[in-house]
Amino acid sequence: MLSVENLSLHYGQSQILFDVSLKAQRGQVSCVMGTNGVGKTSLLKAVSGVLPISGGTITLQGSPMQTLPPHQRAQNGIAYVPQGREIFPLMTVRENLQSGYACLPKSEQKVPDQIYELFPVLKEMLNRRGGDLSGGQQQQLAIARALITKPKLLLLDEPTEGIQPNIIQQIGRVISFLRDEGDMAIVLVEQYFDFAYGIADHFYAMKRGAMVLDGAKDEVDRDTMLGLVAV
Ligand SMILES: Nc1ncnc2c1ncn2[C@@H]1O[C@H](COP(=O)(O)OP(=O)(O)OP(=O)(O)O)[C@@H](O)[C@H]1O
Repeated sequence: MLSVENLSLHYGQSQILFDVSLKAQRGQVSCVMGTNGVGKTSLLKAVSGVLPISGGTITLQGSPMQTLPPHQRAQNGIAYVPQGREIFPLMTVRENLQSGYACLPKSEQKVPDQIYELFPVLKEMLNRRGGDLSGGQQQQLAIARALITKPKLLLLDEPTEGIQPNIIQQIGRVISFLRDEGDMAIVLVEQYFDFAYGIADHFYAMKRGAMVLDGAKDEVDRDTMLGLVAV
């Protein structure tokens, strides 16, 4: 599904990503872990097209993505839920959801019932402003908005950050449900170890802008993993 090969990325003169490679398969959660500042967010931004890369390739289902602008990557099936959620605070929940329509042909521009089944709270709050929602509700809205684009690849950047435990559990159930449906590949950047360990099928760990571990869950030793990501 997604194949990232030998990616490098610079902010000005500083190199942030060094030869990073990663694959994500449909029907699996691939988790990228690492301490603060190792480059996890930069990697997701590079895949979604928010940041330009300085070398390497990004392919989705065999098609090169690295030369496409972000909106065309979205139309090709890449959905990105950024760290901090970035919902539109002054727009209603309904309008936030509708902002995902931009990637879809007119005939498909509606909110599928499944969105409200996954996130019932959003149905109750359709006319509320995004900025008036709790952090957990905003996170659910951000994921729902991404799902409206019918992604093949869902990129999630620390969806548990600053969220209360019962909503973390709910988000975990949604991610597992989406994985089990088998239609999309999910890349999860996460620092909450137990959450990530419980949900991931494949692990990657980064250190100083490089990938230092790559293995399926049954190949990776839990303590080795914990050692790489402990702050
Ligand atoms: N706009 C920017 N300009 C310059 N350097 C940046 C910029 N954004 C991030 N960096 C630097 O790039 C490095 C990687 O940052 P990045 O946010 O990708 O890491 P991260 O692993 O996602 O960290 P965190 O877990 O704290 O979100 C850090 O050293 C950071 O200071």
